[in-house]
Amino acid sequence: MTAPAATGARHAGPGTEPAIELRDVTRSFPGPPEVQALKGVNLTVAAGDYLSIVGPSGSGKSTMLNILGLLDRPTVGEYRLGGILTSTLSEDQRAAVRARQLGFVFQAFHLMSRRTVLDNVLLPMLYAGTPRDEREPRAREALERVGLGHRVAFLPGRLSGGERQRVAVARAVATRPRVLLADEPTGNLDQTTTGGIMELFEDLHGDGLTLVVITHDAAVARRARRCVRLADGRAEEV
Ligand SMILES: Nc1ncnc2c1ncn2[C@@H]1O[C@H](COP(=O)(O)OP(=O)(O)OP(=O)(O)O)[C@@H](O)[C@H]1O
Repeated sequence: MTAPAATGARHAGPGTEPAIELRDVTRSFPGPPEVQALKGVNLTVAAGDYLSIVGPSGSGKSTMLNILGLLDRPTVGEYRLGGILTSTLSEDQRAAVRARQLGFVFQAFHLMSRRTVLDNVLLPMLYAGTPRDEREPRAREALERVGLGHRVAFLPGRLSGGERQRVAVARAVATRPRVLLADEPTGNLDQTTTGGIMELFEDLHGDGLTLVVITHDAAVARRARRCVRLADGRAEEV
């Protein structure tokens, strides 16, 4: 078997389960009036693929991300993550799968402001069950990977927006997730810094990591290998 790359990405091989499979997923919010935020969505993301999800406001992007991130459940339909049928899992099991198999990057970075860059990257490894003696080497390696090896002792407030998002990416990949889920990762960044984050995502994709990026930015969406557009809760490959 191929050794995990420096980022901890898993490499897809022949016969590998899809990273993500949604089958006829509907998510309804009871009203009145009832809202069907997702309507019979089917989506397969192969291990190692790079997918963007676009769509106008209210089209269901956040609902989709919440389901993919095991923060919410489909009302109807099935979600398999790495072959695991997630509807059969208890809340504790879902939390464990979330911590071990998913990495999250958000628009607003969500770093702990009173903790160093290194501490920010270390924390999720605690929840992911990373062996204690592996945590710091992996955190430093992930920070090197995003070009911030010289900033480990900084507090996030002393970093630029682009650097903060790089810390968030390092935090997300240090646990060696199966899938990186990013929600408007460049929404708070200027064009140049956005380009840097996009290059980083492409590098991670090159290492074999599966990426799903939700974005309003058509230029960001085009950088992915595949793009799905949500419109009124329905998904269409574009
Ligand atoms: N908890 C909820 N209760 C009721 N309706 C909801 C809830 N969450 C989302 N919706 C509705 O579901 C639809 C899809 O919302 P969602 O937040 O997924 O859209 P979005 O594409 O992420 O929008 P935006 O780009 O503005 O964030 C909207 O009509 C929204 O009002």
